[in-house]
Amino acid sequence: MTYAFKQEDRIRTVVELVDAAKNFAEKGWFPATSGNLSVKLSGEPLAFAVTASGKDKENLTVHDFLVVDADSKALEPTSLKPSAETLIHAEVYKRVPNAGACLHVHTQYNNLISDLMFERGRVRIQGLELIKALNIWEENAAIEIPIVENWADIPKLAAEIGDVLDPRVPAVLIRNHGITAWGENVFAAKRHLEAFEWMFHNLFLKLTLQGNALAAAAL
Ligand SMILES: CSCCC(=O)C(=O)COP(=O)(O)O
Ligand SMILES: [Zn+2]
Repeated sequence: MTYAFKQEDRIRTVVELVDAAKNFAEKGWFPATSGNLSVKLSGEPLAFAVTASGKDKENLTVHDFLVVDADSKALEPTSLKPSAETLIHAEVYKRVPNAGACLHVHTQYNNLISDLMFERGRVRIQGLELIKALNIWEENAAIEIPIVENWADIPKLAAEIGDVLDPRVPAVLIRNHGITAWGENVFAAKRHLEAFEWMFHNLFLKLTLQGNALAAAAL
């Protein structure tokens, strides 16, 4: 198989991921080595650079990435092991041809919302200005972010993510685990991830205030 990508593009885009990771680390979005990041280098056949498993994502360097194929197999000799969740990234690239970067983080708000809304199968968000960060510009737009069970079997988890994802809404929540968000490049994927995290925080505060208001009304 011939994988056609330029080394200069690989270096440039991995540096973009390292910079994004520094920003996320400052926000505390990589607790306990969690999270993984990738950037697509070639679509057909699929090749992408992904973080090695178990690395401290708060201190990533360009040397913590390896290039893999659609089956999570390294395309060059390396001692690095790809992220345990590499197949999820591969599934996103297969299902969403214009996805160029894919980001996964574990945060408090995405975990809390994924569990609170799990029985509904999705999180509905409507009318927030930050929906425009997803390039959705309708008046009073509504989006639904799918939620999947946190299967330990990663091929099963990846397949389910592929089945439920909506290419218009560039993220899926994994229950009590984290979010996987993507975009056409690192810049767009970061913008999307930040918008989702802000919207989950906002929703959590809204639900908390509503709960407090109900409790206060019952006094
Ligand atoms: C310590 S977090 C458990 C694994 C996980 O969910 C994650 O995001 C990090 O896994 P990786 O193999 O990419 O380091
Ligand atoms: Zn994870």
